[in-house]
Amino acid sequence: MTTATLLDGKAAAAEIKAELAARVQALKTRGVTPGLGTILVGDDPASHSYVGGKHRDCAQVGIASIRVELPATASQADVEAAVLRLNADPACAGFIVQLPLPAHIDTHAVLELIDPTKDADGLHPTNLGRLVLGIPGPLPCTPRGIIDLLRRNQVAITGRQFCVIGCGITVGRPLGLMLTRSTEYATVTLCHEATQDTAAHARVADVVVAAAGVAHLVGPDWIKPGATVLSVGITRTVEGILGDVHPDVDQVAGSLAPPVGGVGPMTRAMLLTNIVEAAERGRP
Ligand SMILES: Nc1nc2c(c(=O)[nH]1)N[C@@H](CN(C=O)c1ccc(C(=O)N[C@@H](CCC(=O)O)C(=O)O)cc1)CN2
Repeated sequence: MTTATLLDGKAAAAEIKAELAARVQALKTRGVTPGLGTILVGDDPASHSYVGGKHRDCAQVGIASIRVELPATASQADVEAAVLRLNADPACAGFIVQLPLPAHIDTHAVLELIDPTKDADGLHPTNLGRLVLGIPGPLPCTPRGIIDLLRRNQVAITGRQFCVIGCGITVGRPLGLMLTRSTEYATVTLCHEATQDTAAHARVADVVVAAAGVAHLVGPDWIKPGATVLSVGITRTVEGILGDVHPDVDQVAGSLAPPVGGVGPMTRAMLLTNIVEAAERGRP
C-alpha cells in the first residue's frame, strides 16, 4: 500500500509569510504600515480561534491589527456601522467580516457594504463579478490558497479534471470560477447536496476538493489511484476535528492535503497576501 505525498500547507504558508514580511518591511520604509481589520460577531469558539490566528499571523509579518468584536445580540445596524467605520479608517488596508454571522444578520447586505477596494476576502459582489469577468481584484482566500498549494507542489491544473464537492461562497463556488479561468483552465465538476452520484464524479477526477463540511464523506473507494485530494471541510467532534476525507484515502491518493495543516494555513496566508497587495496598490 502506498502513502500519499503530504500537501503541507503549514510549510507553504511559512514560506509565503517570510516573503510577505519582506514586502511589509519595504512598505514601511515608504511610510506605509498595512493594517488588517476583522469584524467578529458573537461567541462561536471556532470563529474566535480563526480570527485569533489571523492576528497572530499579522504580528509575525509586521501587519497592524484592527480587531472589532460585537456581541451575539448585535443588530444589523450595529454590524453595518462597524463595516462603515473600517471603510473609513485610513489605517485599515483591508478587512474581513468573519463568517458565519449569527442567523438574524443579513450576511449579503453586510458583505455588500464593504468598500470593494478594502475587501480582503474577495467576497464583495463587485469583486466576485470581476472574477467572473477576468478583471484583476482581490481573490477569495481559500480557493486562492488551494491553487497556490497545488502550484507549489507541482500538481498540474490545466486540462485536468477537478471534482469540487460543496458549493459554498467561501470555497466551492469561487474555486470553480477560479479553476476555469484561462490561467488555470481546468475542467470542473461542482457537486452539491442534490448531485445524484457524487462518488461517480469523484472517481474520474484527477483532483478532488472536499469542502462540504460532512465528516469522512469521501472514502478510498471514491478516489482514482494516484489522484490529488484536498480535505477542506471540517467537523468538530468531542474526539477532535474530522475532515471531509476519510484518513484511509491516504492509501489510494497520490497526494493529500489533510484537514489540519493543509488548506487552513494557506487560507490565512492568502488573507495576508490580499492585505499586502492592497497596501502596495495604495488608496485609489
Ligand atoms: N470571512 C471569512 N470567514 C470564513 C472563511 C473565510 O475565508 N473568510 N473561511 C472559514 C474559516 N477560516 C477562515 O476564516 C479558516 C479556517 C481554518 C483555518 C486554519 O488555519 N485551520 C487550521 C486548524 C485550526 C483548528 O485547529 O481549529 C489548520 O488547517 O491547520 C484558518 C482559517 C469560515 N469562515
